[in-house]
Amino acid sequence: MAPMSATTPTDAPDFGDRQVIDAIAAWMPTTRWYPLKGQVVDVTLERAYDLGDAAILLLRAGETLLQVPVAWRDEPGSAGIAQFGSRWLIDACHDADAVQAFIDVASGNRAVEGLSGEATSTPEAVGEIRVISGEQSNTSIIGGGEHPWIAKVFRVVSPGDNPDVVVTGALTRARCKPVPSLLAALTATWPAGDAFVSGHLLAVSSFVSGGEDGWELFRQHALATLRGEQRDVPDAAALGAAVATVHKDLADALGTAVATEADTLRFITGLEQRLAWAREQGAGVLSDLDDDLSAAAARLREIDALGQLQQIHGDLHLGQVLRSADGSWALIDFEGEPLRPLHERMVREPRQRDIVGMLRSFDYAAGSALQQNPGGDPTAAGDWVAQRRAEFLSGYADALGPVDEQDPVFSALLLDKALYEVVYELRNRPTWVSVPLEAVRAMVTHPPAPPVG
Ligand SMILES: Nc1ncnc2c1ncn2[C@@H]1O[C@H](COP(=O)(O)OP(=O)(O)O)[C@@H](O)[C@H]1O
Ligand SMILES: O=P(O)(O)O[C@H]1O[C@H](CO)[C@@H](O[C@H]2O[C@H](CO)[C@@H](O)[C@H](O)[C@H]2O)[C@H](O)[C@H]1O
Repeated sequence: MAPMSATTPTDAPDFGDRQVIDAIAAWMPTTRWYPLKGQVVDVTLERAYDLGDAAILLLRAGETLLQVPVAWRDEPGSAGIAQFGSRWLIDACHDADAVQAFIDVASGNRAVEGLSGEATSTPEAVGEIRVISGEQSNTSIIGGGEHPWIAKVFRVVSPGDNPDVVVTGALTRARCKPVPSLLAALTATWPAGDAFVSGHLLAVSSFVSGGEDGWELFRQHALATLRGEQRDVPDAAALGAAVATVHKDLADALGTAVATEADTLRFITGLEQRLAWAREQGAGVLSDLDDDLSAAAARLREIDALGQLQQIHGDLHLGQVLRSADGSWALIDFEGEPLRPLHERMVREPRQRDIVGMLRSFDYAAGSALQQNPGGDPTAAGDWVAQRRAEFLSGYADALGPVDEQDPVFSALLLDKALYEVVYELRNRPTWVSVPLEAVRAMVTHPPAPPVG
């Protein structure tokens, strides 16, 4: 453990003190981002990065390394974790002074042992901050003045490159229009056995002011349709074109490769493992589909060629797109699926993985609208999904070429995504599980016809 600075207030315990760690361990499961809800794990301090009256703590919770920025303050504000004597231990993501300190280090304007920053341009001074506290796996803080930025605090930290930094950085250098620029990033180094490892803690990007959440736009439209109300339909074709542009820029910036036989085999094995993982993790809701899932697993072996591979977004859904004030679509959050190990998220993949992510999301928007409006007509919901799907695919095709929905790779990825979602929902929002579960049921009980010839 790193020694704490002499500026730690004398009437507060050290950041690394066991009672501080215990208080944080008790608080974490109450947060949305905590990934180990319901699990009993030991929480220990791996490393503390000292910024005076604030610190970034890396806590080992079971197998997972979590980032928890904290600070000592006289008042808890809305971010109190625990009181120790006259001092409050707070969640530093909600404290402008602490956030400024983190930004200073990320911008290379302040040196802290074990931390390093890289900036393409210095983010504006923090000013008043706003913390996004919705359905997020990380914590995002909005700051800055005329040129606002958003700083994403990665809650799960792993050694290696976080694609949200590396991929967004490459797209920024390539001047990719549909992706907000990366301004700065923060990296930490910590001991692991006899060596030291590094991983990203924070990414600061330009903020899309007035951006409207794609998920809400489409979900509200689905809801209006079910209620027979008129509402402007968001432009799914333009969204398809934006995704195609990003795919093209990713290919240009980070390269492509035609899949070898070994790549194809690795891909199939990966899908088989994920299917087995989902069946195990989701046994409670998937067991009545046992035979159908076994048949689906067998069909994976029908995949004979993957085609071209490249870096993709990796977790594309409507919650990852914003409609800017000028009507154009912006893609955010290149971190990949939070339940997937970091080293798997930087491997080249078929572009179809992103496409099916978006198609699944249209299904979710209609599923969520039906949940909110249980009297709604499921056929109308199905038609709504089919229309958005067709528009999206035609916009994508116009920009980058057609998508073959009969391709076994496409069907396999669609099922893979829905199974991932079943596990995601069981862990995070159990009342939503029926949305992906019904999609899995439809896919495996009405599988695509085998390829001819
Ligand atoms: N560049 C941006 N401009 C405007 N809003 C953004 C930007 N990046 C993220 N957001 C907002 O922050 C939310 C969370 O960001 P995201 O990167 O998706 O985090 P997470 O990985 O935790 O889901 C998004 O849903 C969006 O509302
Ligand atoms: O945005 P994250 O990187 O945290 O992604 C995770 O959470 C998403 C939910 O917020 C989850 O997406 C699923 O729910 C969406 C509706 O809320 C829906 O539009 C997506 O299609 C569906 O997959 C995502 O899978 C998960 O990785």
